[in-house]
Amino acid sequence: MAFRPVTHVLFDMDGLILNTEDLYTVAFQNIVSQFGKDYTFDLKLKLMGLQTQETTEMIISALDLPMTPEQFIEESKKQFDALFPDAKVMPGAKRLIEHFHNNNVPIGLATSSSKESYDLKVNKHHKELFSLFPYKTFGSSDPDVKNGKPHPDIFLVSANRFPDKPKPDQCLVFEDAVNGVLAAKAAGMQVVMVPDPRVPEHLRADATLVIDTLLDFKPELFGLPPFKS
Ligand SMILES: O=c1[nH]cc([C@@H]2O[C@H](COP(=O)(O)O)[C@@H](O)[C@H]2O)c(=O)[nH]1
Ligand SMILES: [Mg+2]
Repeated sequence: MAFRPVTHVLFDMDGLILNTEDLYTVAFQNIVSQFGKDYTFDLKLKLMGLQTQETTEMIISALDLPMTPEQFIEESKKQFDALFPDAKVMPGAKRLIEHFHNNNVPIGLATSSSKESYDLKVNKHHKELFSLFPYKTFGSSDPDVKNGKPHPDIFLVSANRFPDKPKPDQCLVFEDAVNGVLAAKAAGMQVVMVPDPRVPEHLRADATLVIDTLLDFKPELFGLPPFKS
């Protein structure tokens, strides 16, 4: 497969830069365990990358939980408050973000999380790393993002926040989620997928490139400055 050179890079956050996908699994399992239910990976696959309201409604209906969306969100908040501040950086994320920053490659954050959720995940331990993103889009709380992933809105809005407004084919997206890969593709962008190892092969097919961790990424494949060592 031929890769096309790009000039701008957009990063997803949850499960890509931070290990918060593992923390969502713990949080939601803790809630549904009260009712003897399982937050299966199959269900999680469908929700990853969607906006908060959508994920809430899908979990309640898929697991037939005796809770209102408001109750589920309230319980989630308690779980998130306990878990998210200790989120860890995924392998290779810091190295790659710093590499782009040091080589003047414009980077943006395109997360489906709300600003509130971002603050909980980032402010305690990762402020410095995320300060390297001058442009950030929070899909669950940004009025410009009408439809969540797998719709293309978040990536188109994010690309437009760069002052020189790159075209979609000048942008490269990094994503862990199937819905995120579909969103990037729908936006007309190339997308590097760094999936959870449990994501089945057929759901990786839309990615331009699939790698195990960000440590494996070679920027020169997309016309970006290579690592020196
Ligand atoms: O197990 C889950 N993972 C992820 C999500 C959703 O996915 C978003 C993370 O998306 P992204 O990777 O685009 O930041 C979260 O804000 C949340 O709404 C979820 O509900 N449940
Ligand atoms: Mg993600």
